[in-house]
Amino acid sequence: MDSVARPRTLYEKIFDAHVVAEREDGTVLLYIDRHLIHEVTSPQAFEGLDKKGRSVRRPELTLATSDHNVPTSERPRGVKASTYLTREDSRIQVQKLERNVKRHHIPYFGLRSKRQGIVHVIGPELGFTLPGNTIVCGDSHTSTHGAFGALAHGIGTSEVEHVLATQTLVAVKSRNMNVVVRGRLADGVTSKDLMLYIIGSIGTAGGTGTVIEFSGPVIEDLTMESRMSLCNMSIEAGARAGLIAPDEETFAYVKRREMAPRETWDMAEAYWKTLRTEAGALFDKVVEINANDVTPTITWGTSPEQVIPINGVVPAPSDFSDPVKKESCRLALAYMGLTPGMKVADIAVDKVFIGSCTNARIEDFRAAAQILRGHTVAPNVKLALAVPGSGLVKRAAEDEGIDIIFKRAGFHWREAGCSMCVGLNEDSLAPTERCASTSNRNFESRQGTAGRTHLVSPVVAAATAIKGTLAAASQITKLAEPASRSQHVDVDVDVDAAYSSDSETLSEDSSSQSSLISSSEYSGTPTKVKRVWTAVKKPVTEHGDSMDQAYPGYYGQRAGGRSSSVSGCEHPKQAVEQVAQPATNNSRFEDNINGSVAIIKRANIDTDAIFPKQFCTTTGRTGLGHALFSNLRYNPDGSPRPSFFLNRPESRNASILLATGPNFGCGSSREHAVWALQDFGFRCVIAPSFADIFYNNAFKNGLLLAQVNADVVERIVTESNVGHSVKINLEQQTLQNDQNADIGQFEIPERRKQELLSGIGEIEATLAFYAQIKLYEELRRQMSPWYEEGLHPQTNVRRRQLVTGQGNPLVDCHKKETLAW
Ligand SMILES: CC(C)[C@H](C(=O)O)[C@@H](O)C(=O)O
Ligand code: SF4
Repeated sequence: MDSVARPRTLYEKIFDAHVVAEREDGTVLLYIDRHLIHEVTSPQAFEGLDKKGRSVRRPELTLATSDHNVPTSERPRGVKASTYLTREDSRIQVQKLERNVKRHHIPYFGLRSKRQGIVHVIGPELGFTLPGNTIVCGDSHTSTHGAFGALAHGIGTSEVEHVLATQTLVAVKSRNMNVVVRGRLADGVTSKDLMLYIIGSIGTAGGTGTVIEFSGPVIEDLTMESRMSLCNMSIEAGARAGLIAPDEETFAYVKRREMAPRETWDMAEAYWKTLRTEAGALFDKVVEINANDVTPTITWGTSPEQVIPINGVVPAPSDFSDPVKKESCRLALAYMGLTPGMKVADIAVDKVFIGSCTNARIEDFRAAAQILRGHTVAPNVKLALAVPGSGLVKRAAEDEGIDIIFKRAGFHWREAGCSMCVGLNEDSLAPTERCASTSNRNFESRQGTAGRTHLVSPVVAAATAIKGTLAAASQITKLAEPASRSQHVDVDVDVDAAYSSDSETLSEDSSSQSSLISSSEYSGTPTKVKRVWTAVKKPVTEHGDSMDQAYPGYYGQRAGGRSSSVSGCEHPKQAVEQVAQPATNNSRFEDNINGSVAIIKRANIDTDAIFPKQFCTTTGRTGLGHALFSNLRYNPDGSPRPSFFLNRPESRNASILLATGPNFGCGSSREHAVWALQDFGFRCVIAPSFADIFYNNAFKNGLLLAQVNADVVERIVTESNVGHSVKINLEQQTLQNDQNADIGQFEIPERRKQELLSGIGEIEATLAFYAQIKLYEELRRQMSPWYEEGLHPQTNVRRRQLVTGQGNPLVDCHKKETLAW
């Protein structure tokens, strides 16, 4: 087969090794090794399972934690969600998760667990994340785990349900992108600065439809934690996943982790060493970055691509030639309360936040502590908040005395959680408050309604807290000697201690690869990125679906009784008879659409804008139309803003939404955005391009996304202006006005079209592959036993007896840590 014979990229290798069933059209059933869940995106998935009377197929392959909603205030011993979470909707969401994991026997690190924390911090630190894994989570920053050479990406709630029920996902191969970083990062320039610089260079849609492999000498030199910060923000570059080939650094990090394989370690490591892009493998897109050009970098606007060096000045709309970027600049300046030409160094902040799945690991706190030591937070900074990414990070920092440095400086030192990254708990910005934040999203109202966010590295956050204005570490006099590496206590737990008792003993590890930040001068201005474009292998849509072939539909063929095969080059190939059962046809899209168009003239419309975060605490999926664009649609007093497009009379009965700018639906994976659009009455969204996860979520719910070029956008605007409605013919992929005059064509992958037209229930269809999934699991257990060594009940029993005489932390977490529900 072609995909086996030619040299392959790292992404292709991992993808191929997880194919349970493959169709000629390229759609596959992909096996999922690891599934992470949290309270926000799982309730509707469990409800879906319950409605159908389904169980969780492999509970031990899922790991749950509560992170988004949880308060970060002190947690008393024996803390209970019922009293600790004072906000009712947040409490209900966490309690639902607690009930669901208990009913389905899913390992859960809840409020009482020392291992509780942000889902993307705890997965790697526990060794749940392994190289070569496929990892998914109902959360867009699942890309973080790609730092280990795992294929990790965010999914929507419908897919969470699919994974719970089947341990697989329906997938098509994405395109391959390579970001090669050469040169050298200057002292004080972190992987966060590098990633902001990359996003500024390629744009927030630069990676759409691709999986980015980061490579080159600079990447190889990064510690695992820095690699995680980098891969974390792949989603902000538009890519669903980021990847770094595993190496000695990776193995050293993984080996010490609680759930990492032990008995099968050597086999595992030998296999992981093969996980590299082969010489001659083709990338669809290659971008070269010179690390020498990267200085401490911050965002000035409301999109992660609106970046500027810390020693720069705020841009003006006239600095951009692209009209979309010009307009985005105008809107962002108004929102951020900035004027063109203003020096970054003159921008005063009200709050500083060091936390989030991007930068709340031990190295981040060490780096910030190096700057903070001996200093105090500037008087104009109303709140400086330090929120460790996990209980283990917090504990390790406290053992090193880092908390003391933070507290002495005037920071609040908190319990683990997402906190002010998204402000779903009590930690948020008041309207117009400005924050230097180590998080990953500077969208409007992300950290609090009308709050203003500047994304920064932990080093810049610390320097800013001291100065009171956005500042580089070089502007702060360093008052203390850096701590020596041997002083550092790593976050990994001594396995014997962890298994044998409730002891919280942390093991010392002198090989810890912490990066100590020096306060030397940073300078330099980013120059243009050199782009090298290689041949595109085959025409694909932005979302990786093949556009060039008749695409009869994966399940359409399957229901017709055609056989398929188990494939994946690291696994024995074996033809397997299809278990042919008719899929339930719960048709979702019977007619073509004929309706009026509501028009929003913006680019990069993120799902935080479509469905603001404060509504994410819902556990339902219906009746959400009221939340649609609510931050833009209503004034703070609840009255409608007449100028907002949804409040105009012509939008009232619109069933079609046109976004004139590209990258609609970027950001968070919240499927709520789709549910809200549908509840409002939209049946189709038309835009020049869509973000990947949103694209998937929409089709799972029967919302048509029509991709059109700029001319068609123009024509729809003209037709709407003269009062015409638009007719959409899905079969023909055409748009007409109500006089039957052609407006143009739209793009949709054949597979998506068939999905809409047939309305086949995906989980039913996948469950018909039961035998193949089972066979795949058996083969995998034989060929790659390390993936389940720390998880498989039998191995756990053995390890329990051999090592400690106690239970597996995952199995026991219900007993030890969350029993008091
Ligand atoms: C709640 C969740 C769906 C969301 C995500 O997908 O990213 C959140 O983590 C965020 O950062 O906005
Ligand atoms: S981006 Fe923020 S809200 Fe989302 S998972 Fe990370 S820390 Fe949590």
